[in-house]
Amino acid sequence: MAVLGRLLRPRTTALYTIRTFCSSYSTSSPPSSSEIAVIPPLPAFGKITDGRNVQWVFLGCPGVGKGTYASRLSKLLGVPHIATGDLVRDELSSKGPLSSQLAEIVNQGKLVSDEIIINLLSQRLEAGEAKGESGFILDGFPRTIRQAEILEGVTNIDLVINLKLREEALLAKCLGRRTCSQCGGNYNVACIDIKADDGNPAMYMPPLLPPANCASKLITRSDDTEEVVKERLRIYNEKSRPVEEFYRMRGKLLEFDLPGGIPESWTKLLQVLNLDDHEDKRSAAA
Ligand SMILES: Nc1ncnc2c1ncn2[C@@H]1O[C@H](COP(=O)(O)OP(=O)(O)O)[C@@H](O)[C@H]1O
Repeated sequence: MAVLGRLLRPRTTALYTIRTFCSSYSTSSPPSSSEIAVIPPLPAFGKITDGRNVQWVFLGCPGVGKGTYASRLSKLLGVPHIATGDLVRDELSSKGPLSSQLAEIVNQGKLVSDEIIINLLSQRLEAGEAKGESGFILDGFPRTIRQAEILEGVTNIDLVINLKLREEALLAKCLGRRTCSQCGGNYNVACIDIKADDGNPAMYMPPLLPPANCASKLITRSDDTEEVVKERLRIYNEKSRPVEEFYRMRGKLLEFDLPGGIPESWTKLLQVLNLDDHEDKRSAAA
């Protein structure tokens, strides 16, 4: 983490920083297919063997639920959940010098430049480092091959969890997202009920409704409109899908098909990560 914060820190300008990274790291060739590792059974969590906390990444299409599961795991493992989408929205609401430029990009469903996003992430990591944070779960970064190469060049990512959900559920889930403007709680009013056909199993994801005191304060993200979500899905396929292959080639990708709603999916995710016992201990200690 210290290394990541320091190396990602802008020196004179963000462009200079990016140029330094790219010339240093992007020339390294990916491992050949014979070097592809199978993810070993994961060790007892909290700490990785060298004493540092986990450094994990969540990949997946808009609406798949990266924020939900990354946030739960971060609480379980005691590491910060860092979502670059949140960093962008914080910058937007700060009305700083970048905000009008960012608003235009985000509201069209496009990606912010690698330079800007790395700057925002560096600042967040440094602030966390100063508070003694160690490890992280990244959500929404990296989203391009260039971002992945830069990250790979400055730190060791232990595991990349690729969340997957059937295409027809993604749009509905994005359109159903709501946030309480007062407490910041995240909810989803969409009810996904896909009947079994074409060989796929049926899938049911109930809505995650807000408690009564949040119900009248719900807001929708300005980029969660049908047109913009479709564009974000298109851009994911074009720019971010190759990042899955980048990590698959390095033996770090764990594919996880969401089986249904949150309780069912969370239980299965913990089993796959070998963390089910960890949660039992947590709840017993609480
Ligand atoms: N790593 C990134 N690179 C470029 N742009 C990003 C990145 N992370 C977030 N953004 C910008 O912030 C917006 C919102 O991100 P996020 O909340 O992660 O959305 P999503 O629901 O599509 O996963 C994105 O559409 C994009 O404009």
